[in-house]
Amino acid sequence: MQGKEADPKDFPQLKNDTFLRAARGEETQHVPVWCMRQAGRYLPEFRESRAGKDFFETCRSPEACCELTLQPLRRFSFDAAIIFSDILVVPQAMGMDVQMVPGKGPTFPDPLKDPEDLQRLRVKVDVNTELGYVFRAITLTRHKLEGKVPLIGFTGAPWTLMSYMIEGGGSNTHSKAKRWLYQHPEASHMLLRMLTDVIVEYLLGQVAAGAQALQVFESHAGILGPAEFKEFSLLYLRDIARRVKDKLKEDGQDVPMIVFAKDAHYGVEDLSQSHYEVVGLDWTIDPRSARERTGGKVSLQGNMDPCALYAPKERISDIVHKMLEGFGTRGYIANLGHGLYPDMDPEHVGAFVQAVHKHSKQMIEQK
Ligand SMILES: Cc1c2[nH]c(c1CCC(=O)O)Cc1[nH]c(c(CCC(=O)O)c1C)Cc1[nH]c(c(CCC(=O)O)c1C)Cc1[nH]c(c(C)c1CCC(=O)O)C2
Repeated sequence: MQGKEADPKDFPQLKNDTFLRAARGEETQHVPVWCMRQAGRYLPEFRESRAGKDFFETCRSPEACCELTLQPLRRFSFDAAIIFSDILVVPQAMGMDVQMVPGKGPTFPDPLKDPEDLQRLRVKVDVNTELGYVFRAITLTRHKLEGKVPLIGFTGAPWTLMSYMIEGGGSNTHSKAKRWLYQHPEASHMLLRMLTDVIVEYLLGQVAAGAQALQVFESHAGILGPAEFKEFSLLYLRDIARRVKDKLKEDGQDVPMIVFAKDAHYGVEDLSQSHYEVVGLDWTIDPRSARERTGGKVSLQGNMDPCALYAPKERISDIVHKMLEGFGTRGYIANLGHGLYPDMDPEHVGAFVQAVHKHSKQMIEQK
């Protein structure tokens, strides 16, 4: 891509750094807030933009990704934007076919069945060639954001991606993927290492393109027990943060990283000592106990039950107030405990954002 929009340098100056400050545990005037899946089907304008278009085709268009990323910010005063993309672009970059089937979700027509199938994957993935479209979307969006709020880049974590590549799509038991862990531990580690290598390069490419923070989604953490989590997830989450941080440091850069390991209660202490500045939490963890267990070592993000958005607006405001009291206003980024659902009322999302800003401002002023 040519021209100014594609130039990663010369980005507009950031006007609202509340999210970045909170990620680093610094003081802020209000608690920052954003929502996972804030660019999504609950917005009529999102449904209109996406109508009749293939999901991954949309992901490959920098202009479409930019527009979808900006849509929620036109409605709500979110303190961060997250680039519209998907975690499954990484398996695609490694040579796998993935389709988004309406009504069914992501589908791999030819998933990995046996360790021999690892030979089907690209040995060396050139992220600039395979995922350059994501980098171009990030650069374009960073310009079009005009410094309003920081832009978050993201990736799926190795175990979550491995489980999709073996299951071939969504699953309740994830038994095909877990079978690998017990029957083929060595091949599992080989695949997790291959994914880790691509993910590290992918995250560094996103930063070079203009991402100002990075979130790693371990959405399938909760189907592992504590021992399997340590061996097949945590090890790689740590390796990713360490390698990305080391490289960024060499270049004099410092980009906050968030780890979101859904349903991994038992992993919260370990996750707080894994080189990430922020630990994202799902709604099944009590805010106060999460603070105690992470001992002020990291900032926390989350964790309102997304379904609380079905409550009347006044009730949402009360729930937000309690959540803020539980986490405290320092080193805290408000969010939901998982993504927004398509049937959620945008007005209630707005009420959530407003409640976070209003209550947290009052709490900080009263300190
Ligand atoms: C597991 C996972 C996926 N994708 C993602 C995860 C990790 C987060 C999580 O745990 O939910 C990550 C993701 N996917 C999407 C984003 C965009 C940024 C944002 O958060 O706003 C992000 C961060 C867009 C999307 N990715 C998808 C949508 C909805 C489909 C569409 O727009 O047509 C969006 C907005 C599709 C998708 N992609 C995936 C699923 C399970 C689905 C839903 C399928 C369905 O419900 O039909 C895989």
